[in-house]
Amino acid sequence: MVKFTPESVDYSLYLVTGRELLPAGKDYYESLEESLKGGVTVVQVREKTIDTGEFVEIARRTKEITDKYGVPLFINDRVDVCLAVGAAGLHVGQTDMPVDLARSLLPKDIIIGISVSSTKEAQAAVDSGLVDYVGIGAVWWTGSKDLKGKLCLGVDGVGEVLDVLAEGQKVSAKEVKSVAIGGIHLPNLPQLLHGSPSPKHLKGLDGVAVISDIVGSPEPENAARKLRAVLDSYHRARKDQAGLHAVFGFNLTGNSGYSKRNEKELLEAAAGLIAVVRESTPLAHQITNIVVANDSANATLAMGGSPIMASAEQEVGDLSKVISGLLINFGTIKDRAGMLVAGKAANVNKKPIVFDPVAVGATAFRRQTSKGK
Ligand SMILES: Cc1ncc(COP(=O)(O)OP(=O)(O)O)c(N)n1
Ligand SMILES: Cc1ncsc1CCOP(=O)(O)O
Repeated sequence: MVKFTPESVDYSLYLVTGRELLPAGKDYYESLEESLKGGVTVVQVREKTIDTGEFVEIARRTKEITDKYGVPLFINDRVDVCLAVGAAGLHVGQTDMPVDLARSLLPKDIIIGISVSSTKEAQAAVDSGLVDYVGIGAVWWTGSKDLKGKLCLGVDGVGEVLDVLAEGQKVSAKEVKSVAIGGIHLPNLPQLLHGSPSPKHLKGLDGVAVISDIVGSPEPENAARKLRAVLDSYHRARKDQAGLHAVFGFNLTGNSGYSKRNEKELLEAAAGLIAVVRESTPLAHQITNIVVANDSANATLAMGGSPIMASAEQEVGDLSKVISGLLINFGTIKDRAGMLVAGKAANVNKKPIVFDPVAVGATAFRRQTSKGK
């Protein structure tokens, strides 16, 4: 049996169970095993209404399956169930058993996570020195938990919590890991991953926790695989990069920061991402040059995306709220005002931007426009 430590856990795709959300006729254990095949890396058993005996039995059978896949099992709220089944970790909320008490009752190698929904709660978690990871949320509205009127954090709120963790890391030997939770689905995952790195420290999430996106799917393996493709592409870019915000770039030696991938790996990664595009039909806003605009729109459609080629400064700010990402291509700078408004709005709305500064060194006008002036 694998022994998990806070450092060895891969938090990237954290599944929280929710038997009440299974599609009609879908068996819980079957769904769980399929989601593990799709690339889930942590499983938390969350049961809110059943008796202790049934909870223990479900957790025990769940652990048989997670053990088979070398994935750690966490238990929501219940120290007794965690002990009874020999789970790797416990997750508690702000109003559950206090972390110091849970720590005193559990073996010292048990991983403990706590939910945080504000910078204050995150600071308390860091200060306690007892917590291995935090569940940050809810990011967005969710039907899987009663949020009791609490406001959702949004992508910016997640970033502020990540800054608190980064500050804590400077003064403590213990790194508190992080997953975001609440309303996370394939179409909004890139926005969360790329938009949340903290404003001051550029600290990113270690993973995302989901219930309905996987449990509610008739094909949980497929659902998990698609989330995995986006997560892998994001984590790989961050790992390979010196500059954490950039997806494409060069390291200090001027060489590409990417480690080499063989043909098979590249094809698999590309196929995974194309499947994601087909599934999530991203709205790709493009202000591009007149030579390629028509081809780019058709290529976007052929890939399964949805192009919008709007460039009027009067509307691109509004559009920014609903798009999945923005391309600005400088080939023919006809729509300078629209480019500037769209670029700034995409930053405010935390939408990923691809900027193609064609021939930026050729004229003063291009250089100045590239600086947003
Ligand atoms: C990873 C993760 N993050 C947050 C939660 C929410 O936990 P809690 O605040 O205890 O609420 P309930 O799940 O008990 O309703 C979680 N379970 N997992
Ligand atoms: C348990 C929990 N805690 C904060 S939001 C949430 C529910 C997340 O479920 P979903 O992924 O279906 O939005």
